[in-house]
Amino acid sequence: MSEVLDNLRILKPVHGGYGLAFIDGATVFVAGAIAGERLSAQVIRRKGRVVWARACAIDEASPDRRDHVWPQAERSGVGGADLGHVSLAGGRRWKAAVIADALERLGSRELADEAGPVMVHAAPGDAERDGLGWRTRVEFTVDERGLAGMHVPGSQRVVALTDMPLASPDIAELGLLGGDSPWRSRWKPGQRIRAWGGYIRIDRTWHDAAGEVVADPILSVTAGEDTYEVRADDFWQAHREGAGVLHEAVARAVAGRGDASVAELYCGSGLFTRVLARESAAVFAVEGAGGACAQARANTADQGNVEVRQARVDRRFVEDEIIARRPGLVVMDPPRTGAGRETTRALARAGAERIVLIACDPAALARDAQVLLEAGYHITQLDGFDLFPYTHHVECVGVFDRARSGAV
Ligand SMILES: C[S@@+](CC[C@H](N)C(=O)[O-])C[C@H]1O[C@@H](n2cnc3c(N)ncnc32)[C@H](O)[C@@H]1O
Repeated sequence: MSEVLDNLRILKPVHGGYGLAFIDGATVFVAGAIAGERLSAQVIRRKGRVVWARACAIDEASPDRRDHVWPQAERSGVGGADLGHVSLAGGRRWKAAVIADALERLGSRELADEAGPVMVHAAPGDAERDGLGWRTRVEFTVDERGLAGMHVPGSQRVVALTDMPLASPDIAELGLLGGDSPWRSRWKPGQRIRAWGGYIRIDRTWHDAAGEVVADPILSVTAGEDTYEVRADDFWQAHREGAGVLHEAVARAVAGRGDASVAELYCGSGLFTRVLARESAAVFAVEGAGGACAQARANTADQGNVEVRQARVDRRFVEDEIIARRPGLVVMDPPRTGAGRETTRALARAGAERIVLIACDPAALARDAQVLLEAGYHITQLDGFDLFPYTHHVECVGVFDRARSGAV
């Protein structure tokens, strides 16, 4: 029987989907908890004075608590819905608190004050669907019996799934889960499976829904008034409304500016590039992945004022290629780790009036935003978007200006 900690009081939510508690000089990160609750938790792991535990009996429940949206995940501990026990509105409050906490702890008091209270907005349609059926791409691992499942975080254990309520209906229709799955004869234990847009990738090979091999599937997706062709292997927002929500947020942040020169870093397949090309005279868009670069070029081919460059964005690249262009506006959507101190500092030296930073990790947001603050930028607007309901993940869009100005 593993150790149980009783009478824990959860002080606040922390990054990664845990509630924070202290007991007997130890810091405890509790999964399945909500701020304000008093509960008992089973110890999962200890490292010095830090303990990871899972709530097992709730003595005083938060009003934000709900029946878990995915009972199999709650029972087995598989990842993918670590806030499945929190109401949708409670989840957005949770994420707003985590963003504010990151801004202060990893940035500064000044940064948190400039940002003010952060709102996390729901994606269209989530309230009607109770926050389910949003995930358009899902990854599974095949267990030793040949069943599609997911890992328990921090372990090698794969739990075969019977359902995945966060997945969009087209994924459920592929019939990947359970012992009757027609796909079982096609994959082997240990293989990674990815599903997106009616295609299934087994290890590196894509198949259509009928099981035929497809070399390099390209999907047609829309966001706002724009349509994009995206390779199944490249980045695209996972939430069914995610690309549309961010397309609109970026359009709002750049509306009416009419910049002569715009730099877009980490442009992917060109989701924001089309918006920027409509609003400005010339866009220099940069992306590291060759396939996404080709799609960004194809997706903006009708616009005529876009140059897409395949390059790795780092301090050197910014110094060599961005600063001399003197962009009036920079838009950047780096990977989860953020642009990083060196790159962001160099970027600030390009002197853009406005920088729009899209970030999918509050810690990376706080680090990059602090660099911008130190370089003389101010936060004009910062919004969170709940593009990952029932998980701890959240997307943020920050608008930073050299001169102080009103909200966009
Ligand atoms: C979060 S995605 C954003 C893509 C696009 N804005 C979108 O929303 O579809 C980040 C992109 O940055 C690219 N990337 C990651 N690290 C990079 C680097 N150091 N230099 C250039 N591109 C990079 C990835 O290939 C990916 O396409």
